[in-house]
This record gives sequence, C-alpha cells and structure tokens, in this order.
Amino acid sequence: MTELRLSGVTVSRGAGPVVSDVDLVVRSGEILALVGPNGAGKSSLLESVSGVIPHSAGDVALDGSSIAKRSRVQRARAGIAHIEQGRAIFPSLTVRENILLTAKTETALAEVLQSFPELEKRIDAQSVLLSGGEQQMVVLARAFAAKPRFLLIDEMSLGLAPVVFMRLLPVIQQIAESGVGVLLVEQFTHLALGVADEAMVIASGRVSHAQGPAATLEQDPRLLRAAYLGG
Ligand SMILES: Nc1ncnc2c1ncn2[C@@H]1O[C@H](COP(=O)(O)OP(=O)(O)OP(=O)(O)O)[C@@H](O)[C@H]1O
Repeated sequence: MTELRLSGVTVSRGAGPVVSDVDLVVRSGEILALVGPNGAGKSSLLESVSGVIPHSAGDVALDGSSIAKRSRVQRARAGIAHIEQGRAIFPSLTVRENILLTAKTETALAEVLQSFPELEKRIDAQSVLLSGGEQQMVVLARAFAAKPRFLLIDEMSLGLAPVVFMRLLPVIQQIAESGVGVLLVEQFTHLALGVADEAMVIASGRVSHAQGPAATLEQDPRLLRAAYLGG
C-alpha cells in the first residue's frame, strides 16, 4: 500500500513554529480529515507537504522514502497534488481548456469527465461564468486529471454555502475510491467527518486529537468542540 507519512513535522514562519511535532499517515484510497480552528496551522502543514514552504523539523516520506529535500515540482511529479485555498481556475478559459491543462489529451479529458457529470454540461462555458461550486468542481477535475497519488485539499468550501459544498463531497469520495489518498482540511467539520475514514484535530499549532477513526471524533462532543474552537 502506498502512503504519505509525516513524522514529527514542525513548520516555522517568521518568528517561530506555527505548527509543531505532527504525526500523520495518509493511505491510498482513504480520506484523512484534518480539522481545527482558524490559525491552527493546517494550511502551513499542507504547504510543507507539497513543498510550498520547508518544514523545520521532522520528516515527510512517500512510501518510506523521505521527500524532505525534494522541490515542489519534484513532489508534484512524485504524485502529490495540492489544491490551495481560493478558486485557482483560469477564468477566461473554458472548462475544457482548464482541465486540458493537466489532462493534456481529449481522451484523458473524457475519462476525467466521467467523474464530473455536472461539468460535462458546462464544458464549453467560460469558467468565470460558472457558479462558485462549479468552479471548485473544475479545480477538483483539474487536480484529478493530473493523476495524483495523494491529494491535499485546503478548505474548498471557502465562500460556498454548506449545501453547495455538499455536492463536491461525493466527487472527493470518488477520487479516493479510485485509489488516491486524500488529506482534507475543512472548516465544515461535520461534513468532512461524514466522508472521512480517519480524522485528527490540530489546535494552536499542536495535535490535540491524534489520528483515529473519523466516527470516533464525530461522536465525541468534547473533541468536536476542540475542533471548532481549539483547546
Ligand atoms: N505567509 C505567512 N507568513 C507568516 N505567518 C503566516 C503566514 N501564513 C500563515 N501564517 C501564520 O501561521 C499561523 C497558522 O496559519 P495557517 O493558515 O497555517 O492556519 P490554518 O489552520 O490553515 O488557518 P485558516 O483556517 O485560517 O487558514 C497563523 O498564526 C498565521 O497567522
């Protein structure tokens, strides 16, 4: 089984560490939800995994081999895709053109669209004309078309109503079912836990609930409060 493992990872920004000593493992075909209050360090942690910023201690390993010294591009080539916060589409391009940036061929595009029936209907629309939820579908489709082994998703729901975000969840599940390991950072904790296999809480830059079954966290009001408010 392929896995992406963080061992004792600390990430520093400016004055000092923003997140410290994090252990987690993302396995292929599974969704790990990483939840916690604003400013807890979740985005910084994802950035250190995809190589946007370095980590200052610990290790990040892909299938047992450290990738700590690899650049962002090398990590992407090794199969780590990162959907950062914000809707990173090219607004003047059509849906087709956006997805072809990573799918490359019409055949690959057609394959990807099988998982995104909503986009098929809008394929020749200029992306700027899509709704927020549809734009995030394009972001997901483009990431999926790159055939990643691991997908880091940072708050796709930002600016979306929960009901709109809920339409993205089955697609994320389908991506995981195709064998991709998903690390899901999400503000709508309940929704994330509903699709995740495993979950963990980060609060004030530390792991406050270690990785375990998502159902355990979902059923524990004390842990859920920590996920929303910290502590
Ligand atoms: N580019 C940056 N330079 C310096 N400090 C930063 C930078 N980005 C984030 N921080 C700080 O790092 C800490 C962790 O922020 P981060 O965005 O990683 O947390 P988060 O859990 O993802 O929160 P949010 O949900 O608000 O994005 C915060 O104190 C934040 O102010």
